[in-house]
Order: sequence, then structure tokens, then C-alpha cells
Amino acid sequence: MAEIIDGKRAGEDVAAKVAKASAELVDRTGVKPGLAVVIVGEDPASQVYVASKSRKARECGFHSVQHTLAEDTPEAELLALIDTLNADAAIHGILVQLPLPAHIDSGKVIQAISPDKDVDGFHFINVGKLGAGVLDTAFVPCTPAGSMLLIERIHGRDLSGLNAVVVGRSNIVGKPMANLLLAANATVTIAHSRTKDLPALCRTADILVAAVGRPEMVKGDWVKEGATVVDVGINRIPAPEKGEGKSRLVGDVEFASAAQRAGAITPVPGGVGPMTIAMLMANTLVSACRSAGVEGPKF
Ligand SMILES: Nc1nc(=O)c2c([nH]1)NC[C@@H]1CN(c3ccc(C(=O)N[C@@H](CCC(=O)O)C(=O)O)cc3)C=[N+]21
Repeated sequence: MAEIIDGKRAGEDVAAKVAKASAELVDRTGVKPGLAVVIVGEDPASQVYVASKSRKARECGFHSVQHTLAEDTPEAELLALIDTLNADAAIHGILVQLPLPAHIDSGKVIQAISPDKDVDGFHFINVGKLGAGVLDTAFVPCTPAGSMLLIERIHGRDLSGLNAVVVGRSNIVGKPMANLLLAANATVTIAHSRTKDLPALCRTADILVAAVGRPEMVKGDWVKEGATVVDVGINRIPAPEKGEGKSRLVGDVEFASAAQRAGAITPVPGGVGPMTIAMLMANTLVSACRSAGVEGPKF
């Protein structure tokens, strides 16, 4: 049976380090890290995530503001809010919760965020730095950054000689994840819906990252014996066994069968999700340290 990687615990470790550094930053410079989270519309799942980000920010001793805009907010109004936050010296990180309503061009909105406050790491400047391996000043997207810290717990920082397969090629997880694995010297393959014989490819992976958004798509017999499996998926599926109308969270990996073969595996919930939120705090702290001109902690 695989070791179950405790992402909740790892996320708490990161948050404790952030909280300590945040208090030191305030003491030394008077600068308090500030995070602005913007949400447009009333999607209940998004509301839950945004609330937990704001809560975690307060736990870290941050200045935390949340802007909740109506579903029908015009794009220009959202862009104007971003301009205001870009110019606000008390704000070091801006997160616009995705997805945005269909009438808003999310690409335009993301590129309007100052790259220096882009704690999601989605601005082209940060995407480019990651692609070029300039990691010291890049903001790295939170989910891949958190996944790397979980992988580090098993393999250390140097992944030389290890084969990594990333299933999924999204801009928010698959592509940045592949770049981080490559920067750590892994041999990386990105697989996707057009990949031939995906199960066979996955069986070559010492590190298998599933980020496709399809519930339990990766089966146990796709997993190489002893591999490290990182499940990025968070899918809510019906759970009639729990009662009428009930649901449960599953990942992109069929956990029970994969855990039989893996050496280590992240669960859902309690794996990558809590690390994502923790890395958002880490990125915000780093941004505040930069703005105060002091060296922050490394994560
Ligand atoms: N600009 C932007 N940046 C994001 O980082 C972003 C986003 N938009 N839009 C939505 C997704 C989703 N996301 C999650 C973060 C943590 C958990 C998390 O902590 N999940 C818990 C379970 C939560 C539950 O029970 O529902 C866990 O996996 O243990 C989940 C999902 C960040 N996202």
C-alpha cells in the first residue's frame, strides 16, 4: 500500500512559515502583506474556495480584501477595479477567481493584472519567466508549485533520472507543472486527449501527475509499481450511497486501485487542494517582501 501524502499537513507547514515571515516583515518594515481576491458571480463552489482563501490570508496575518461583483458586471468595470488594485500600495497580490462569466474576456483580465502582483502566475511575463527557467523572480502558478513541494517530500529537489508524465496540458496546471518538473531535472512527457496508448505511457512514469478534470480517469493498472502519483483533479460526483442528492469529491485518479501500486499518492480531498491555497499565501508574502526590498523565505 502506498504512502498517502498529507497535503493538508504540508499546507499547514507552509502557512506557518508564511505567518512567521509575515509577522517579521511587519516588525522590520511596517509592510503587511495584502491579498485582494476578486470574484464575479455567485457560483457556490467558487464562493467556497474564495472564502477559504480569504480565511487563510487572515490566519497568515495578511491584510485581506474580497471584492464580490455581480454576475452581469461589465468587463470594463472589472478592468477598472484591477487598475485600482494595481495602484494600491497596500495590495501585493491580486487573484481573480476563474472561471469568469462568458461575457468577460478572461485573457484580457489576467493580462491587466500587474505582473508584480500576479500571485496566480498567469500573466505572460510570469509564464515566460517560468518557460525560460528564470524561477527566482517568477510567480509560479499555485497548484503546480504546491504539487512540486509534495513531490519534494518524496524525492527531494533533484529529480534527475526520473520519468515524469503529466496528463493534461492546461495553462494553469499541465504546462507549468511540466516546466517545473523539467527545471528539477526530470525527464518530462506531457500527455493529453490525443495521446496514443495513454495507459502504457503512464506506466513509464516514476512521477505521474493527473490534471485533466475527468473523475477517476487514471486507473490503478496505469500506475507503475512504486510510482509517486499526484492527483490534481477535484471533481464533485453524485454519491447516492450517502443518501438522496448527496455528493462526494474525487480526483482524476481512481484512488483505491492506484494506491495498491503507487509508492506514494496524494488523496482528494486533502492533497493538492490545500497546497494550492498555501502557495497563494507564499506568493503573496514573497511579493510583499519584494515590494519592501527585503529577502523573503524560500519555499
Ligand atoms: N484565479 C484562480 N486561481 C485559483 O487557484 C483557482 C481559481 N482561480 N479558480 C478555482 C480553482 C480551484 N482552486 C482550489 C483550491 C483549493 C482547493 C481545496 O483546498 N480543496 C480541498 C477540498 C475543498 C472541498 O471540500 O470542497 C481539498 O482538496 O482538500 C480546491 C480548489 C483554486 N482555483
